[in-house]
Amino acid sequence: MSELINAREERGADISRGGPYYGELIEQVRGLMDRARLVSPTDELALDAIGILKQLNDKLDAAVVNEWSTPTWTRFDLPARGNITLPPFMIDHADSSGVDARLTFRNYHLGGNNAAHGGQVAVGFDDLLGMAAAMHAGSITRTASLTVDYRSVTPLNTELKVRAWAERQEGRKVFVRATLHDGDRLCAEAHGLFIVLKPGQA
Ligand SMILES: CCCCCCCCCCCCCCCC(=O)SCCNC(=O)CCNC(=O)[C@H](O)C(C)(C)COP(=O)(O)OP(=O)(O)OC[C@H]1O[C@@H](n2cnc3c(N)ncnc32)[C@H](O)[C@@H]1OP(=O)(O)O
Repeated sequence: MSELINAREERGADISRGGPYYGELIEQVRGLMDRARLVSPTDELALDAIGILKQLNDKLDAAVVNEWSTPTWTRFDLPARGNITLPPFMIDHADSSGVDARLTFRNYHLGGNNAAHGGQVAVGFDDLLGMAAAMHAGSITRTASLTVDYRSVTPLNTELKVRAWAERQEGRKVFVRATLHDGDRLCAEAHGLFIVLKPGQA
């Protein structure tokens, strides 16, 4: 984790971006998303919520910045860097040999039958494989190919373990693998190809 923060700080990353309440703000938004996934509101509740959310969105509009200025590039101290589009994970260890993380799919990530949506599992793998590739290559990479094998059901609201690592690098090509476990049980595994971007590559 500290190696990850150091690697980012060397590139000017600032873990105070967004301020001391940013993590709790994102947690409240995640709580909203969890409820929105399962709520079946009365008309009165729906109208009430719409009014509150409209007001809130108007307030937040005043603080919207471009993608490179958001805290989600730099907040390695927060679950999933505070990025609400990712399932929340905490990094336990990250260096050139690989990334170990604890990840929890929540109600928002429901596919069906109390299990995580397969696409959400792929989202988690994509980010953590990208991190493993970047730590290995010492440079930001982009997903060229990602394959996920779903081995058993992935539960919600359970802390799961992810291990992601680079198997080898050939020039700009970083070949990566990852596993997702619930205790000893393998839920899913992935392999992918990430490409180191050329300077200035769009
Ligand atoms: C720094 C330290 C701290 C870091 C701490 C950072 C932490 C922060 C973590 C954030 C983690 C975010 C992780 C999410 C990452 C996304 O989700 S990225 C978004 C999804 N991906 C995309 O949109 C990619 C779209 N595709 C492209 O942009 C381009 O096709 C690519 C992937 C950049 C490659 O294009 P290119 O640069 O022109 O390279 P190209 O010459 O085509 O290919 C290079 C080589 O790869 C091969 N290749 C390319 N694509 C494929 C393929 N699909 N299958 C097989 N081979 C392929 C080519 O054949 C070629 O092989 P060689 O001829 O060299 O042997």
